[in-house]
Amino acid sequence: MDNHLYTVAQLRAIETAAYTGLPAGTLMRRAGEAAARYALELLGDRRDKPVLVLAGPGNNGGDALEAAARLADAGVDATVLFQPGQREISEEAQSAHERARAGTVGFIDMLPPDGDWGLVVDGLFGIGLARPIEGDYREMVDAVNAMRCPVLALDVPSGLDADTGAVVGPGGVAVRASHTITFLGDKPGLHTLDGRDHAGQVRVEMLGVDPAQLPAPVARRGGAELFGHLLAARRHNSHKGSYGDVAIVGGAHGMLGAPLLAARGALHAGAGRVFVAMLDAGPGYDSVQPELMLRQADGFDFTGRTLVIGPGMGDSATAMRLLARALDGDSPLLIDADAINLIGASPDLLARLAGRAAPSVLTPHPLEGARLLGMTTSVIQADRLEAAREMALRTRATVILKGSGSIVARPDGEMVINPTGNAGLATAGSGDVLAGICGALLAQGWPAWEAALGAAWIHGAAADLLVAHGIGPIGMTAGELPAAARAVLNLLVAEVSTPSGPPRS
Ligand SMILES: NC(=O)C1=CN([C@@H]2O[C@H](COP(=O)(O)OP(=O)(O)OC[C@H]3O[C@@H](n4cnc5c(N)ncnc54)[C@H](O)[C@@H]3O)[C@@H](O)[C@H]2O)[C@@H](O)CC1
Ligand SMILES: [K+]
Repeated sequence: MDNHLYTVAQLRAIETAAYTGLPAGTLMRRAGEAAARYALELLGDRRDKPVLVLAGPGNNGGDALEAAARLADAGVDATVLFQPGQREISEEAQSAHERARAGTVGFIDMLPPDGDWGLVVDGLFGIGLARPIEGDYREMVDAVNAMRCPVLALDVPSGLDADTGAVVGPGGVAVRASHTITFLGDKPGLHTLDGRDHAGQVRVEMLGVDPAQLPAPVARRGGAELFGHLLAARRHNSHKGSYGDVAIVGGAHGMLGAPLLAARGALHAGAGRVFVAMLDAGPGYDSVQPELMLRQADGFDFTGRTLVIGPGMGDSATAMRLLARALDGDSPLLIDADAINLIGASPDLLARLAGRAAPSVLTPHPLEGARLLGMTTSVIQADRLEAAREMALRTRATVILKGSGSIVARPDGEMVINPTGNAGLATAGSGDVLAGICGALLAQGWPAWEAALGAAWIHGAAADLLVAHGIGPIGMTAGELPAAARAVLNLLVAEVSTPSGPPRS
């Protein structure tokens, strides 16, 4: 499946299985051919421009040498900077080296200061990277990152951990590619944490391996097809009661904006009625969104309502009491922000959450996730997939671990990396809007898993839509997201409602 993501350990097993029965060097040859094809595609009508190929000490370097030979065969002026290191290179890489030397490929020992390249091919390190990039290799990476031309990374941008998306450190560097062609299977590290910034656009090349032979993936890449079966056109004969009630519970003194943003998110994602149950006395109504019904949290009846609890809620005794009541009830629950912190600090609340039968979704950012697991943020970020899986396991809830490439995880270990969104979401209040959108989908009867997948995807796509219209990423505000999310949702519904078929990812 093209949305499957594999760990390095799995890829090594796939590679070993794939090699059985194939003449030596076949996979490297196929990788080099595919890379050269992609390079030619990226060059387009600039094929007269020289291409710089960086080849490192392992088989990633072998792929690069193969690609260089193919590019030269196609008439491209290909120049290789080959840095083999101390160890002997593999036989396959050696053959690729000989092939490149036999043709018209040019070889250089150091980068010229004034190179005017049409494309750089990064074949320094792939999944065999074992430590931070230093010395000459580091200089090469720094030089490539200072160039303005497109950069095609082979398998993985050199310096990036293919499992986690972290730049391998301490003090490491990684190539910032505009495009990555990745072999045998896609990798989670290309899609989360630093991965999106370094990998650019990712193409998967199976090298002739039958997808049916592949193992179960560690995670999948998100797409609208994962929740598309729940998108439905609205019936004419329906009313506000048909689309559920959402109540946002939060808004302690001085923090009233957060629940209002969540409420606007819920309203624009189609909830029938949206209440804001404030801990603070607060305003009587929201003048920007007078459709919202503002109430006092104390004494507010949770029955029959989907609850979004936590935005701006604080950590008072009242907040704790409301959270305990929500956890003990049977309303679908979206737990965000301060409510996550309270659960992280209380084994009793955690036990209540884990014991719930009704749908529960948690939306921690890395710091809230760290509090929940009793770890530091850097430990969470060092392996976001593992952290999200652990949170889902401990809470028995569906978890959206936010950040670049949000991870959606559920207690049985199923995980999806959300592909939408951009840096514009790194702004105060965007998480509140996500919570509101997810609450609205729960209120419309979506199961927790699909509601989480849908909310993460729609929220990110809303930000992408805003950027496409010049609104962000710089200066995008959370208050602009709800209307954009509404547009995305209606587009998705229109796509499934037309005869042309299911939504595209
Ligand atoms: N074996 C196969 O079946 C295939 C492998 N392929 C390519 O081979 C790559 C994996 O090859 P390798 O396992 O040789 O790994 P790499 O090519 O990623 O590099 C490993 C080599 O680099 C050295 N090294 C690791 N970190 C270093 C650092 N920071 N500084 C200096 N040297 C360092 C290691 O000692 C080793 O010699 C894949 O990413 C892919 O590009 C493809 O050709 C497809 C098929
Ligand atoms: K690489």
